[in-house]
Amino acid sequence: MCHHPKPQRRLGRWSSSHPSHPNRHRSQHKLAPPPSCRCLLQSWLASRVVPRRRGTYLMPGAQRPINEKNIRLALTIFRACVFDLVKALWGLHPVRTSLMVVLHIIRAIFPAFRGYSQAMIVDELQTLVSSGCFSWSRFLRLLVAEIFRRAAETAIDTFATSNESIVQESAKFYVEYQQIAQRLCLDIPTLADPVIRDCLQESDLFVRSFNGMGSFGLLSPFDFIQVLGLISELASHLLVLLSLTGGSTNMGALLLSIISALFPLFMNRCGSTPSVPDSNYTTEEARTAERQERLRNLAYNDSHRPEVLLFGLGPWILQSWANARRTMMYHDRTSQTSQLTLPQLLNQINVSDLLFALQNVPLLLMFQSSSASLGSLALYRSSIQAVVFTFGNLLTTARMAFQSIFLMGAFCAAMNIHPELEPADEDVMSFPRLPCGMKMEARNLSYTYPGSKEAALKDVSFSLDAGETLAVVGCNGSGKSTLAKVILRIIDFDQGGLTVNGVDIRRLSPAEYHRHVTTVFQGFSKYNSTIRENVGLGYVQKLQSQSAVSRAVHLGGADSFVDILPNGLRTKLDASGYDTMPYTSNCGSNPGYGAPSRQHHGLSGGEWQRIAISRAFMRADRPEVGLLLFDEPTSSLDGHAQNKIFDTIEDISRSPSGKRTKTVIFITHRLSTARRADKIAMMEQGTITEFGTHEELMERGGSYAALYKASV
Ligand SMILES: Nc1ncnc2c1ncn2[C@@H]1O[C@H](COP(=O)(O)OP(=O)(O)OP(=O)(O)O)[C@@H](O)[C@H]1O
Repeated sequence: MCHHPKPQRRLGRWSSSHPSHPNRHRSQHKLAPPPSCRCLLQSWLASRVVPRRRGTYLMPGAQRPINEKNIRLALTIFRACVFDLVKALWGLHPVRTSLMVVLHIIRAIFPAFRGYSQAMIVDELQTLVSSGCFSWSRFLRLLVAEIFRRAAETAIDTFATSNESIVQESAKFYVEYQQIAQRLCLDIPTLADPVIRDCLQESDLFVRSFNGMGSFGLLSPFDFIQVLGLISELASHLLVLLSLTGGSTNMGALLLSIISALFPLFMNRCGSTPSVPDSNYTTEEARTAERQERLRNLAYNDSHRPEVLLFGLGPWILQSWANARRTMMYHDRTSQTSQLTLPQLLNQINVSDLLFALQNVPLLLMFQSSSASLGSLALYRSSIQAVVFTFGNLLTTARMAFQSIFLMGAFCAAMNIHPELEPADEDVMSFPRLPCGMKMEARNLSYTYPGSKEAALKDVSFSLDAGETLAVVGCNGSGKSTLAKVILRIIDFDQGGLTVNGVDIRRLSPAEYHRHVTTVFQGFSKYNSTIRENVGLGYVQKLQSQSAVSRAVHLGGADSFVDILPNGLRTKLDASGYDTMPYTSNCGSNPGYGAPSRQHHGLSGGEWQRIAISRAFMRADRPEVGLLLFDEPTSSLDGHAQNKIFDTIEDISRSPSGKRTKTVIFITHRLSTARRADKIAMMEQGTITEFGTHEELMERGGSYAALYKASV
């Protein structure tokens, strides 16, 4: 089980607003969710509620107990989405899928046929041994029929398997595609919601279940066909048994026999504890299980290796993992032995064995009849065993199918999550581009991170004309990066307003707005990829253009080290920063060949920063880009390199005639750089306390002046 600190149900635009975010109600009126979606989401969430524990939910992927409440919820989910999903998947290959179902049912009755045909051969052999009236022609006919039956079975199996893999692969592609497409749409505030995270996690489990039966022990929608197949198999074995024991006189004995054969199965089912103990975990135990996993990851994950070695964390990790593991082992053991139920007791004293004799009653009756033969006796025994085995499989499969309805519900609910920052269709406005950069006006912006008590932004107000340069300065934790994220529409704000080129930023589609900005984040991304890709991703349309990437690399000052690398832009970078392999190894005289997967190169902090700046420069001079925002872009660069970068930014933000065409905002701790800006915003404790030119702020003699004097 997991504990959500505040169960929030704002799945995108569907739900009620977060209590600590008064402005979030703004999206409520926009689009009423289809009732089936709302009902689907509520049912999925309700299936995870742990009874009598407010705010506690089952861990994502945990088994839902089969009880009346969950059966009702499963039915609701089934009605809301399963039919549509199966229809969509069926539509990918209607003929092949129909064929798959038919073949599945046909293949399910093969074992019964097999048993019957083999019994007939045994009977013929028995006739050969016991009496003289043996017919070679009949025996050969049976043998040839058996060979044909087997050949046909193999041919059908081969065709069915290849047909099934085509259907499954397309279905897997379909759901994976949907899932990735949806995932890429979701913004950070949406993904911060714990309910959405759990929903996506269960949805992911569902998608992975398409890897086949062996993957996670889950069922994909097509595997519901398994249930049909097992029912047919069971029916075929029962028919064989009926035909063997024949006549209503033996019916009672047959029923008795089947019940006694199935009795151990029932005992096992009733007496056993669930195979997945997650659903029994208390919050504390769930935390311990999570801690155990985290420590295990710490031991295995190479990216932590340097610190693990340096700080000598090995023994601590091992000890802590062992403690967590022991706690979990103790829990698993006690949960298995704590309650000895009657079925468990009966199971343990093996009552079922005592009933074994009952299975043979029809055999005795058959012996008395003239129809008894060696083949029919062997067929009887194998059919009884097949009934038990198939029935057991059917129970397991039905249980898995029951669980998979909830995962399917999570998938369908996840596909309907609306990104929180995306405006409603009727509110959305197109971005009004200005030729001289981006005009911006913030009024009383406030923002508190989810789960935080203290606001990161409080009443932030400023205005910036198109083409102006703004430096944001202030101490650590004063809210500079948070303000940058709000301006970049990575996160929303709770109160206040922000207009861009005169339009409320909330009415702009984030994807559309992002086409008009470029940035270097404080914690920029480092990709385990080539330099070309690391830079080119700044403007994917030009990723393949050698000249565009080279130009950006030059503007970012990264050419100084890229040019001397043996593979230049094709050099594969190692983002972890320590696992560097020398270029000379495996390459010989031709660095283009050898073992490419081991050719990766580490970079210094400053070099990585130049790569990130180059990435931002990939699109910085595009005419549609009106805002360049840099969050401490040169923190790892030396003074000379830093000045060069700011000169480049200055050049890019002007047209050839010298007219400003871009607005520039940069966050910096170097006040000597800040003074280059047209305006400076001094941030303290989440708010802008001073705003003006360097000269104005120095004259004022406030916090900025004090900081400036201290820094120079
Ligand atoms: N993801 C987050 N969740 C909760 N609180 C956060 C998060 N990110 C930042 N904060 C908090 O918000 C406040 C402002 O952080 P922010 O990163 O904006 O500061 P900053 O001025 O950029 O600092 P620095 O100069 O160190 O980069 C800090 O108190 C910080 O602890």
